[in-house]
Amino acid sequence: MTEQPGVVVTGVSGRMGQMLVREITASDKLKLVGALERPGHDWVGRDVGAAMGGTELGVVVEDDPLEAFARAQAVIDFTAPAATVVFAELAAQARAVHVIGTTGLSEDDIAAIDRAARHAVVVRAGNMSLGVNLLTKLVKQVSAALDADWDIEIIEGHHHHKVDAPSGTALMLGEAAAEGRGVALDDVSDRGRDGITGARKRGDIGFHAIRGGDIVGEHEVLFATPGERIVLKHMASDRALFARGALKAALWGQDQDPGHYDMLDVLGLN
Ligand SMILES: NC(=O)c1ccc[n+]([C@@H]2O[C@H](COP(=O)([O-])OP(=O)(O)OC[C@H]3O[C@@H](n4cnc5c(N)ncnc54)[C@H](O)[C@@H]3O)[C@@H](O)[C@H]2O)c1
Ligand SMILES: O=C(O)C1=N[C@H](C(=O)O)CCC1
Repeated sequence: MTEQPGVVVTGVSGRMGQMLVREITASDKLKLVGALERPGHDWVGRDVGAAMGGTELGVVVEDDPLEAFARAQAVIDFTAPAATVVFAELAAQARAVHVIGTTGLSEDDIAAIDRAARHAVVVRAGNMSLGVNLLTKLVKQVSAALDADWDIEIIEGHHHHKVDAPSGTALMLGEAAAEGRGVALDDVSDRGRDGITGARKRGDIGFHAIRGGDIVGEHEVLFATPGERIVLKHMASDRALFARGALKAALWGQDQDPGHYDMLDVLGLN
């Protein structure tokens, strides 16, 4: 592994982008070698530390991913689907590990990322925390132990700026529940009921999204049958835990063969 792999953070002015810069500059295992924002953003051309309201870090925010990725061993990317698909191809060309936290990706987006992962390491997860990834294992186990007499509902809550629903985490938990039950999530997913919906269909997995204030991320998986309920819940109160997971993935990826990995691989939970 290169000593202190160099990282480019994309979407650097965003909630996660700034958190990543703080975690990387506090780390003795990785170093910040680039900070990227979209063309036209008023941070472009400024030192990223100063733009964040702190001391200068000697890294100027830029808007050309090709140039930035050429000096990176890892790209940590929490932006938006359209940007992430472009970054996947460019990171693969630069043979940089691409850590993707972006959610709301379509099937086509994921297929494009799969193509990039033939040439380089990609680690992608809708949630980078240890707690949520462990929860997916528990959900799969509980779901496998119960039959469809138990209704499964996934309730998630996030801050009022979030643009996608269900959250990436809710979809990970839904996939885990469906896998445990031996069904395809697409066949049983029931999202956001409204109006005269009819009675609940046996075997469906329901999704519900709350958006409000500054909720960092809360996820609840409810297993309900007449007479009893099981609730498995995760509450995040600090975005730093997502950033720390991403840093761990960037380091882990340095020693892997090309491929599309997730946080269960990174955490050794697969
Ligand atoms: N996987 C996880 O653990 C996890 C945790 C938190 C957030 N997220 C996801 O990360 C993404 C970002 O979340 P956020 O709260 O930081 O959002 P945000 O809106 O605060 O930040 C996104 C940033 O990306 C930038 N951006 C968009 N297009 C770009 C481009 N083409 N080039 C460079 N920069 C570009 C925006 O300007 C913005 O600064 C969302 O999809 C969110 O769901 C994932
Ligand atoms: O703030 C967000 O946006 C988050 N997105 C991820 C998701 O969609 O699950 C993880 C939690 C925070």
